[in-house]
Amino acid sequence: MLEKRKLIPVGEAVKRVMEFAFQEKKEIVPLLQAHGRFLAEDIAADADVPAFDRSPYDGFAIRSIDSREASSENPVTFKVVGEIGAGFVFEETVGHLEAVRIMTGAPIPKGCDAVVMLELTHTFEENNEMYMSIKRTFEAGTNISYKGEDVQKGAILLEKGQYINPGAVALLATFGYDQVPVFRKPIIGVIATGSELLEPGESLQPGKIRNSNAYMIMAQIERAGASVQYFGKFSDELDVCIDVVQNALQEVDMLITTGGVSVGDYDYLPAIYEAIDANVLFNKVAMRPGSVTTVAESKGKLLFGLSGNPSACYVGFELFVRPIIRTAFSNKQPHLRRESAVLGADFTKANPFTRFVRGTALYDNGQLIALPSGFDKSSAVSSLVEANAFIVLPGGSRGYEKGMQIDVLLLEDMQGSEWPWNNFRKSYK
Ligand SMILES: Nc1nc2c(c(=O)[nH]1)N[C@H]1C(S)=C(S)[C@@H](COP(=O)(O)OP(=O)(O)OC[C@H]3O[C@@H](n4cnc5c(N)ncnc54)[C@H](O)[C@@H]3O)O[C@H]1N2
Ligand code: MOO
Ligand SMILES: [Mg+2]
Repeated sequence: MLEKRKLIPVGEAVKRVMEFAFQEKKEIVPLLQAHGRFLAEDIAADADVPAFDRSPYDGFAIRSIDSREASSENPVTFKVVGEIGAGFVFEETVGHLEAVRIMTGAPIPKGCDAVVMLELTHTFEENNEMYMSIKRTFEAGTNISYKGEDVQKGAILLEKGQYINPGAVALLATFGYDQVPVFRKPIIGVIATGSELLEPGESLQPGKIRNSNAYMIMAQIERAGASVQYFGKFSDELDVCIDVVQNALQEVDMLITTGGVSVGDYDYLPAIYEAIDANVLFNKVAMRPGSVTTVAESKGKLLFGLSGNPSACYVGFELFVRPIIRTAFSNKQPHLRRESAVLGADFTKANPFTRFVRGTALYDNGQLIALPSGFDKSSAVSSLVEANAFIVLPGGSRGYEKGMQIDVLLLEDMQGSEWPWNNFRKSYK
């Protein structure tokens, strides 16, 4: 018997999934492994940076008052009383008409309040003593990098839930975090279903195709920041699939299946959900591709039934799975980043469903342009390569024309959106 499905809008579907959002536990990783993870604690500065006044240039540290009379007609000469490289401290106090040769990064000697760049000085030796002369005055504070000018003690440097990029790694190192508190990565199980599937290493046979979805999803899981557990591909045999899904669920935090969610004779996911007594959150979404995307919940764990069609599978992951992963990291903007762009091609045929066209968003003369990235069918694989955005075309009775202002969701951005699902720009034509 054909199962009745209730169609719901995409935003509503995402909302239903997000009700099962959870936060991961914390774990400590070495700094070298922190890049790409999400911080599990706020990090505050326990000291000023720099921790001491220092020189931003190679040159001479002086007392600015001694330069007051200097001019090109009247050069002022200083006795060079020492030399100091980065990492060392000049212990004495510098006196009247004395200078210290100083290198970039070295602490300003006591008594000095300005640094003269080497290029602005004339140096010479007399009676085994070093001298330096200048032809202009220098204000107090010239070329001093002050203690705390970069970061002040007590400031919040990084927030819980923040993505650790190379800059964050630098800050963590600066403040002595050789071990970093990050959120544990949720483990996401992947199962591919379909009697037609061969693994990538196998030769093609009549009627068969290679399983691309499982590998694509595993890459998407890693891009989103989670860990993968691959259970393999399974033929469309109901009993086997029930066992596989049930056993896999024990081992993971969430489970993704691909294929078998539509109304075909061998589309067993609805029967599997029933057999394991899972609660189906939705099984029809007003979106293209991916209208058959089904999400269910069993004992608090989510089961994402993504479509077998590669583009639909890809879109389903980014809309529904990615934000759950990012929320597990306490990230405040877990959804895809939304931006407005100019549509770079015509979509004259109206569609009642909201379309997520795989596209390339790029700047052209300061304007974000969104171009479809190729063959635009649910079954397409080739157009996913160039896709860095979904072009969002809300459903309705009108098509879209090149030049219209539309919204895009960015796929390779780390900033994200808090909730992108309100008021997408519709066609006005
Ligand atoms: N009568 C109807 N037929 C279909 C409907 C419908 O509403 N009524 N929906 C269509 C839509 S929309 C989609 S999308 C697909 C969804 O299909 P399933 O999720 O059930 O997936 P399968 O039937 O297993 O496979 C669909 C397609 O994808 C290929 N596939 C499957 N797994 C993989 C994989 N791991 N790697 C690469 N390609 C895969 C498979 O060979 C099929 O070609 O249903 C429409 N039909
Ligand atoms: O779920 Mo299908 O991808 O809408 O084409
Ligand atoms: Mg099917």
